[in-house]
Amino acid sequence: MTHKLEADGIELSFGTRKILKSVYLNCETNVVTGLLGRNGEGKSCLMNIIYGSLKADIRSVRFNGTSVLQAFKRPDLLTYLPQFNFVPAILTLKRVFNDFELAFADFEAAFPEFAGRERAKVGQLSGGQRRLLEVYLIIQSKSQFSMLDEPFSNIMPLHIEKIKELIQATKPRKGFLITDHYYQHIMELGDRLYLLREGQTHLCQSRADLEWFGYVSQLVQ
Ligand SMILES: Nc1ncnc2c1ncn2[C@@H]1O[C@H](COP(=O)(O)OP(=O)(O)OP(=O)(O)O)[C@@H](O)[C@H]1O
Repeated sequence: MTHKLEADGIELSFGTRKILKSVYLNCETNVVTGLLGRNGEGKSCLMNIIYGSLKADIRSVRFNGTSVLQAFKRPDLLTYLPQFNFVPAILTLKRVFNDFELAFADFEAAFPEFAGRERAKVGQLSGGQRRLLEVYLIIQSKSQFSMLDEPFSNIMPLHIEKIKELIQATKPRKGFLITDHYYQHIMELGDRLYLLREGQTHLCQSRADLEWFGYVSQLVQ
């Protein structure tokens, strides 16, 4: 069964500054939806609004047609990788995998550098390792949809490729909404691509569209 996550009519302002004017997004299971946009366009705010952790002036967020105001209370529907570290440093990896109902052995198999580190605390990992752990947890989490805010930041190239493989492998059972400034990875992964510009989402088909909107520079022939 295909599940749908729709956000529309979203408006957000901070004081007199209008950030989001009329945003529309459509995500589905078995689809990777990419969200691109310049710094400060409102991508993280949009994800927080969908998650229910940021109040918008106007919002409509629906899962299979039903409005959900506080998706953060529904990990069966939606999980969210924010830009900041969200797993407490004090927890052991064993505890974290238990909480997410995931097998540490699968993580070890995918990333052998974590082999035998089940009893280590999250705070003992390097910055990149900690980020990798969090990216993995959200990708593999048992939700219908996952939003990933900059999953490739602070991750080494070899692991970026692995993460992309994991997303592709998980895609048949969930929908992804991903934003990252490594737009080439987003274009490669994304089945559907939105550009957020001046408070509105624009469906883009190709790099030429991104050039037209001024998100990337034109390639010199
Ligand atoms: N609590 C707040 N109060 C006032 N302005 C805010 C607040 N939170 C975010 N903003 C502003 O809203 C705009 C959108 O921020 P947001 O973090 O969503 O951008 P972004 O597209 O995710 O940027 P980046 O690509 O740099 O992560 C920015 O101009 C930011 O300064």
